[in-house]
Amino acid sequence: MDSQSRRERARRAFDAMKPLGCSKKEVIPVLKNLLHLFDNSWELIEDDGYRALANAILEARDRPQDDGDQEHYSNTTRGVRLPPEGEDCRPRPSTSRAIHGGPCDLDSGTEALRIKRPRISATSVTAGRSIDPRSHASAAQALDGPIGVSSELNHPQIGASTRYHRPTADGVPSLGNAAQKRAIQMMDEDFQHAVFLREPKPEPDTDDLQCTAPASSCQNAQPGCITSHLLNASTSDTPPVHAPLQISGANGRTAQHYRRSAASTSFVEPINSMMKQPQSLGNGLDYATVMHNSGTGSAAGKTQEAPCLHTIVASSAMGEVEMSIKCSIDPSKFHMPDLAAVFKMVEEKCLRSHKSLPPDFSIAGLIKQICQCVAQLGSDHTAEHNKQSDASGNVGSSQNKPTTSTAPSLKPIDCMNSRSGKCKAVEESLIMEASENGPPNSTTDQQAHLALSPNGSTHDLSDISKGQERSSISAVNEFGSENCLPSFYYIPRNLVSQESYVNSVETIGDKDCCSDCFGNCLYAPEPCACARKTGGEFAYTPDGLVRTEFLDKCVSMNRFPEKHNMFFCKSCPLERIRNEPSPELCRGHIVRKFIKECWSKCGCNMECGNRVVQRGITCNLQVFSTREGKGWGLRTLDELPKGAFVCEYVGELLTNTKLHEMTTQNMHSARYSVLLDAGWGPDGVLKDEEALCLDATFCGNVGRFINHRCYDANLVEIPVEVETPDHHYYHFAFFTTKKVEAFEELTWDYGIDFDGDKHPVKSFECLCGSRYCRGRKHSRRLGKAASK
Ligand SMILES: C[S@@+](CC[C@H](N)C(=O)[O-])C[C@H]1O[C@@H](n2cnc3c(N)ncnc32)[C@H](O)[C@@H]1O
Repeated sequence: MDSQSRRERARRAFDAMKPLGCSKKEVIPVLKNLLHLFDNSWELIEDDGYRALANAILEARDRPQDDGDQEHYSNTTRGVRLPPEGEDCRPRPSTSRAIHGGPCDLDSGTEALRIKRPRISATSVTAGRSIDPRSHASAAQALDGPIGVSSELNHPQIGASTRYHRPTADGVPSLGNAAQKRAIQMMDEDFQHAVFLREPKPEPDTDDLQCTAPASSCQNAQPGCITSHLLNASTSDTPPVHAPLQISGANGRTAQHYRRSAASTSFVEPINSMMKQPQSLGNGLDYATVMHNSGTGSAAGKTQEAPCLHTIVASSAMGEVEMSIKCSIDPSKFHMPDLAAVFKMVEEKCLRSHKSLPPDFSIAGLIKQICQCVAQLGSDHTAEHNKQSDASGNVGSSQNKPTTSTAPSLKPIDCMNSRSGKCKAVEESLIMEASENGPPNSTTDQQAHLALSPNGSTHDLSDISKGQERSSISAVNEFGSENCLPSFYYIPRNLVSQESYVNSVETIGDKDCCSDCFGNCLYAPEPCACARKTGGEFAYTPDGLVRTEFLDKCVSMNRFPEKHNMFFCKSCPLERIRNEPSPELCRGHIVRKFIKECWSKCGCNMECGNRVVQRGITCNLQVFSTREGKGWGLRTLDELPKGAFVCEYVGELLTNTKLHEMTTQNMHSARYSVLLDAGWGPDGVLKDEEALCLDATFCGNVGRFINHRCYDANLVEIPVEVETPDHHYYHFAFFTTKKVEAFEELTWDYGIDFDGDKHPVKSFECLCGSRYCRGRKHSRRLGKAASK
């Protein structure tokens, strides 16, 4: 061989070692040594992507300075090693894992367990170079030493396929012919299931560290996935890394194999010099993020592959189990966000300030949230959206408003119409199969689909309550006008936080319950104590309907509040929260009629006719996309008589101060909140913690889908006392004001003052269609004013 081709081969060897963090200086002596050992046979060095060379380098790294002692030499279980000078040790067959034979492999199982760090297999440096297992089999056959293949020990850090060899009594593994054959066969199998390990040694001169992952190695690979890495501050060692590789099977097909890690089949590349300095997260975790390009530094077989962003977010104490985030997002539009910010966002999203979790909270959901937050925070696209976000926070589905940058997680995100091909934003990992697949007007075909809302919560469109209500509540995109259900968690009952002051069962005194009752109070000869609050007569009929007289009064109160008792606070909490130097006068609160239901301290049972709201939804309801552009709405699938209970408005119980705070911080639009002021009365000045509201922005039930209708709505809200006689908190229950036909939309009058700007619910252009519409007039007036 001429010197030029020798130089060329040496250069290729250097190149091949570069991605492993091996400098030329380090490679040269080992290469020389190997050439000497292999009688200048370059082929043996180059075989399997320089496997022998890689292992020899690592061996040299691991060997103590006073190396040469036979004991150390025999202790390692991994790779091909350089035997001491003069010792006859022919190159080992290259396999995906160490198959040791002869005097060079005197491994002991116990010593093998001491091995902590994964080792390189030469294939890990091949960068897409294929390895033909057949050549290794034949190489193995050429072995004259016995091949020790005995009990398999999987060290979690090393990977499932690292095999250790139990020596014979004299320390030398030995096998008969059959065992040798089996060993060779296993080597072949190894290539089918090979799992390769990387030595994650940072080396300053390898700053072009690149991802060897083939594009397809990233799940859902897309161009531009990037890899990052988290370090545990407590360990100075880089965590073990996992390498994918391409292997040509005997049939010549190329297969992707990865080291099986405890958590997943994903991989993390050695980060080396591209690793940023670990950043403290302030919680004992440090992390670093690294971008990987595709391909490797190997001269051979360089392929254009997708870079991956891969961040380990948590690991067990020993690092043997890790959880990581892999991002497959176009890097031109994405940067790995600061993990501290991600966690903060997730915490806010899941825990927020109320310290309460929805009943359907799950770790799986939390992890999903983390992924969603990474996508949101890391995406330029989202950032751009956030910047442009509507300060009013109105995210009406018809308006398609993006989230705000201050707390994007705290607002539901609408998606664009995927039918028109616009729906491709980062937050649109959502699937609205109903709108994609279902034919218009189909109600049943669209069911049984899952819709992933932008915050990661999934909606089962055949039952958005996920079985939490007595009857399932389907969602249909009948007119194709909406793409995804707003993101929220379905809760069938209100969430009461510590912050919101609510007296519970202990405060129910004897006078507030009917402990002497039995069975069904409605059939008792005398109305029980619970009926006292409704004038000595139960509000419900034996059929479970609200009595007409009672109902009509409630309707009238809503329609003509000025004709009824109004309460005017001396110091109105709604004005106080605005914190203005001279607060405005109270605008008045309707003194409403309450229904008092029997409850836990009562002697009656659940069949009692005075327990309606607490039994939950009993009619068949459906969420649907409205034709008029009001977004989603709610309708009944059954004909409902007048006075029938439909559902409650369920949400998180918040103080109005909190709601105001969130609204002014643009974390919230107050679009899904109702004021609980029915019990505000003359008992002194109401404290801030007693001025409550129900907020269904993040957690709610079907009630959040009920649209507004001016005056002649078919639902009326009635305050219902169940758990507490304290009327600061009550159930906001909807009853029909008249007979409602099947498939008719259910509406209630929000009581919105379309002319004012002080109503807690943000005004909108009313599309209710009522002949008495207040909002439509309002928009006309606005139009006139604008034209003037
Ligand atoms: C409690 S939500 C009702 C459900 C909502 N349509 C949705 O898609 O989630 C209240 C919001 O619905 C819309 N909305 C309700 N009634 C409306 C009406 N009559 N006209 C126009 N928009 C209406 C407004 O955007 C309002 O802020």
